[in-house]
Parts: sequence; structure tokens; C-alpha cells
Amino acid sequence: MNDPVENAKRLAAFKAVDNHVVDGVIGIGSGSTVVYAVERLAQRVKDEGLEVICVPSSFQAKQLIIQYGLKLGDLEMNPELKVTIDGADESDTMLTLIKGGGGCLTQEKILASCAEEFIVIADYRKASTNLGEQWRKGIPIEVIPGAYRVVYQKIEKLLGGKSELRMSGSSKAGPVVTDNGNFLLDWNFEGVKDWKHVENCLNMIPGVVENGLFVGMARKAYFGMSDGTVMERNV
Ligand SMILES: O=C(CO)[C@H](O)[C@H](O)COP(=O)(O)O
Repeated sequence: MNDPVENAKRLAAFKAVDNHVVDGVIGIGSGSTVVYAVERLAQRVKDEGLEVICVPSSFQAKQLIIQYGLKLGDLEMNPELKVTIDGADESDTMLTLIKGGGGCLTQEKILASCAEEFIVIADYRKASTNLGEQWRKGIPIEVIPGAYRVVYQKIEKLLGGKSELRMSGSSKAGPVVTDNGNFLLDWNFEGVKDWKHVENCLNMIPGVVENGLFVGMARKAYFGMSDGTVMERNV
């Protein structure tokens, strides 16, 4: 693979699947890095007879599981997950994450919360010291459509910064609609020190479904590097 970023994603994903997946129920995150994790899972099922049931975090993840011929599960049938493997938009050194660049943060957080282990896979661009160094698009927040305006006013009053409603671009007029039928705000924060406080504050605003700050959930991350190695971070 010639593209260093794609190569890095693939290395991280393969290593995480090799090190953390055993027979059982697996949560499947969303995004472009997770595609490689599903590819590796399918290889291991074929080559080693690994027996996994995969619970998707999004429409995209469900399609991937089906496409690779893996067993599809859901949280009603399979509420306890051995491991959830997912990408991230940015991670600090404590594995505090920003997620939701792909708009699937709510189901992703649910799957992370149901797993014995939550493992992050990403390329080297996502590893930072402090949140906001690399990811400039803000913190994704899923909101009930009719409340988007009052929510962003309340966020600005409570926590400062600026929020924007995420728009679809040229593919559809109007805002992005999540898999849950909601809208997304991207909140550009300023001077945050206590991420747990911010995560809780955002979720206390009526109309907020979930936010893309994952604080204290991940214990291990694999970052594929441009030189072909994989950097591991543990907390
Ligand atoms: O949070 C997510 C989707 O909601 C993704 O995990 C995040 O955007 C990373 O995606 P990619 O692997 O494409 O970099």
C-alpha cells in the first residue's frame, strides 16, 4: 500500500484485531480505519475459525459486517461485548477522545460502554498531546432537530466557544441527519481544562442526545505511524 495514511490505519487495525479479539461478541465502530479491522476479522474467521458476533455502531458498520460475511448481532441479543474496536478523530495522551467526525458518536459511545475493553485504532495524525491540536472541526454533538438552536445558544452561554450546525454539502440541501434522525453540532471550544466536566455539562443540556467526548473510556490505543511501525498508548 503506497498511501502512508492508509497504510498506518491498516497496521493499527490489524494489530488491534490480532491482540484483542478472541471468540465472542465484538463491537464494531465506524469510519475508514474500522474497514481494515473488519477485513482482518474476516481473514481470521476464515483462516483460524475465529467465532465472532459483530455488533455495529452505524449503518456503515452494519454494511461492512454483511459485506465481509461476518455474523451480525445487536445489543438486544448481545448486550455484553468482549471488546469494541473503533477509530477516533483525535486522542490526547490520556486517551481522552474526540469522536463523531463520521456522525456515529452516540451508538459508538454505547458500544464502548458495553465492552470489557474499548480499543482505539487510528493513524498518526490523530495522536496529539492536548485535544484540539490536530482536530480543528470541534466536538461533535448529536441533538434533537427542533432543539439545535437553543442547544447551541446554551453551549455558548455555559462553556463559550462557537457551534455550527453540520451541513450536508453538495449531496443534499440542508443539515446532516444522523442514523438516529438527529442533527449534529460541531462545537469549537476554547480553553477547556476539565474534559469530564465538559462532557457532563454538554449532556445535561436538554435536547442533547450525546456528545463526542470520550473521557476515561479507552485504556489502549494503536496508532499506525508513517514509518510502518505502530505506536501503542495505554492508560
Ligand atoms: O467517530 C467516528 C465516526 O463517528 C470515527 O471513528 C472517526 O471519525 C474516525 O474515523 P476515521 O477512521 O475515518 O479516521
